[in-house]
Amino acid sequence: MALNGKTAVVTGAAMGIGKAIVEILLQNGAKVAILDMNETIGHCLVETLTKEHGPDRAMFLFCDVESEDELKAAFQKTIETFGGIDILCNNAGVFNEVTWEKTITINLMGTIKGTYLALEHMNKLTGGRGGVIINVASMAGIGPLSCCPVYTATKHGVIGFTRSFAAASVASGYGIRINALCPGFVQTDLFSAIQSKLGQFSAMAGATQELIEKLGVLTIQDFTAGLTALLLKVTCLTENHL
Ligand SMILES: NC(=O)C1=CN([C@@H]2O[C@H](COP(=O)(O)OP(=O)(O)OC[C@H]3O[C@@H](n4cnc5c(N)ncnc54)[C@H](O)[C@@H]3O)[C@@H](O)[C@H]2O)C=CC1
Ligand SMILES: CCCCCC(=O)/C=C/C=C\C/C=C\C/C=C\CCCC(=O)O
Repeated sequence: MALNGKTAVVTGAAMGIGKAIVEILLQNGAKVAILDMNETIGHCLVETLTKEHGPDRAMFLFCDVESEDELKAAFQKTIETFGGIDILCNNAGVFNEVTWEKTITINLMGTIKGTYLALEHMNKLTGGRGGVIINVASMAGIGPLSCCPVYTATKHGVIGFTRSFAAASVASGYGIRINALCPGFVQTDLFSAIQSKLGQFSAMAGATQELIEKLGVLTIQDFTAGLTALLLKVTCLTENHL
């Protein structure tokens, strides 16, 4: 299988898009560390995945991406258990225009913290073996959304950070491939709660609903089907292409 022998870390991976990414990675041979704050769902997911894929393929690690110490500890545990980290997916994210500072800390700063920790481990210039980073942004990182200026800013930030880090990686020779993923609407818990988290922009609820109807909403199954080939293309490149 394409990802045999590779180890992946996925943040915010107990459910939704993160869980879908975990399943694709496992189906293609990788070992996966599932980082999330929801311990109950995380442990339950590992139990199910172990039945499907066999023992020692997936482990749950409690980690709030707002905490650099928890991220560091989770990376360290993954390295001790699986022997290294080849793939990092910074997926953890929230949609909340009320507690907007937290939206920035999780969506943007969590992605930056994860990327910098992966750099410490993967950087070929400092003895690492290279690797792949995938940052989950959004279509909201490409254009303006009147209902959620802060969420939109975080996703623009993730794209800008990813593009700049990619340029730094190429220029310096880190041996790290980094990409941003920009999904449209996907039927997850985050999607279901959008209208209740608009805060001072709740007057935009109607326009938001119109946009959702115009663009449509992918089921998680359709999203997974569409993502599989793309994810393999990004994660399977040989080191010559990095
Ligand atoms: N669902 C959608 O329509 C879209 C979602 N996205 C992005 O995809 C990513 C995943 O979103 P969904 O799966 O929809 O969300 P979700 O709410 O269904 O799942 C998010 C997961 O992240 C975890 N999480 C939240 N805060 C965390 C933190 N501080 N540290 C660690 N884990 C944390 C949650 O416990 C949960 O398991 C987010 O970055 C989101 O912005 C992008 C485009 C569209
Ligand atoms: C409304 C809250 C969204 C939360 C979940 C999420 O991230 C979903 C985003 C889906 C779509 C965003 C839609 C439009 C963004 C604006 C412009 C995109 C322009 C694309 C282009 O090709 O020009």
